[in-house]
Amino acid sequence: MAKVGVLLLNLGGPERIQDVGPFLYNLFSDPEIIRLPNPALQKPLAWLISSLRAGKSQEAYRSIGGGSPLRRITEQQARELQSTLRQRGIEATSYVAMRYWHPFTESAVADIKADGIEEVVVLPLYPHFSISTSGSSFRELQRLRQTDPGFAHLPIRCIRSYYDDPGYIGAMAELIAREIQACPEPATAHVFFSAHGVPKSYVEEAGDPYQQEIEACAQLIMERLERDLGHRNPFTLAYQSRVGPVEWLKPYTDDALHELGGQGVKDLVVVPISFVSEHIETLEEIDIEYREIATESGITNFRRVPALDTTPTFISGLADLVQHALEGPEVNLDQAAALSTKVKLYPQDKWAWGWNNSSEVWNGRLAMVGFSAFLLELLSGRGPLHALGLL
Ligand SMILES: C=CC1=C(C)c2cc3[nH]c(cc4nc(cc5[nH]c(cc1n2)c(C)c5CCC(=O)O)C(CCC(=O)O)=C4C)c(C)c3C=C
Ligand SMILES: [Fe+2]
Repeated sequence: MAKVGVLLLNLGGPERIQDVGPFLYNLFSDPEIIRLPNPALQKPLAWLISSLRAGKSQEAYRSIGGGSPLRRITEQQARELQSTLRQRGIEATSYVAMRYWHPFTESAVADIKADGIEEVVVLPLYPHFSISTSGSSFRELQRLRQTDPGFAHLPIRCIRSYYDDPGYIGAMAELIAREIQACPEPATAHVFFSAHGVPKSYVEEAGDPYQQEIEACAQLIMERLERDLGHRNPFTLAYQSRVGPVEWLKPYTDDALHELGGQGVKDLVVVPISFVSEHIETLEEIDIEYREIATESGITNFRRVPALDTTPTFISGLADLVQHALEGPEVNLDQAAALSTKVKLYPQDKWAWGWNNSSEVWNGRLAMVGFSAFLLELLSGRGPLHALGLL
């Protein structure tokens, strides 16, 4: 049997406070995270946004112990998946490829080559596909395959998403049921799915299937809760973690919490639906910020469902996915990253009068030119604003 490598993809997180700035810079340098019409502006803008955000982010990481637990948990998931596969007679080795922090994708690929792996299964630790997460990691791997013949020749089987996989759905339902049962009145507890958001334009203009996969997933989990565990509870789906001034998927988690509190909901079972590991968005944003908002809104019992981490049914579900991928055809990175309804990736170029998409595009472009000139002047110390004594 060929030597199999299972490459687990995740986002990565800063392990120490001093890593926060460079981690944010890597994240905002990614065109799949901020989509600009002009690639030359990507790095200056990444530098500016990461510098502006670093203080707030550092404070959040400090409140959860000074760094992200994502690497530790992902490596533990990788070890447990490897041993489950070996118990099933599949001689696989697992590798972790983070997109924006250590261990970076390049180093995972270097390890795969050094170990003489003969075929690769790519498994994102994101059950739902988004351009900004799995899509970005698939593209990074594609870049590495294009420049490295030693990696390019390996047969590859990519798992695009598994939001509807029975193993994953069952593991989620199991954890949610435990929290429902711990409520004083389990039958009326409100199940609250909080998914990481993405800008609305990703879905409506670029054709990101993320929202559709999240909605279908929440529905499947509720059906499983009823069918196998006898829980028929009301539920809400909302989106958290928005960044920047543009509109993100709605309803926003904070607004939805206010609304449920106003409706008199007392018992809330909060499900971090797009995350399979504990990290800053579960430990800080949900456990601290949203708990506070919920309490202020009158919700008296706020129970957060733990992330899947190394829950045995989840790991065994991942092993099933790998096993099925190995039995099936090769699925390359382009196929895995393809968007079925690509509407519009970059804004239109044609000028049109009036308050329309074209004028917004051109306003944005002019603002970018102005911003770049300002940045250049700030860095060089020379220019019209200095001449006028304004800088
Ligand atoms: C399903 C998961 C995720 C989606 C979708 C996603 C999109 C997305 N994220 C940002 C901006 C930030 N994300 C940050 C951290 C972070 N995000 C995810 C997951 C998804 N992101 C993870 C797993 C992490 C790592 C958390 C950790 O423990 O370190 C951050 C940094 C933290 C902060 O400052 O808030 C930012 C910023 C955008 C813009 C985006 C979609 C376009
Ligand atoms: Fe994020």
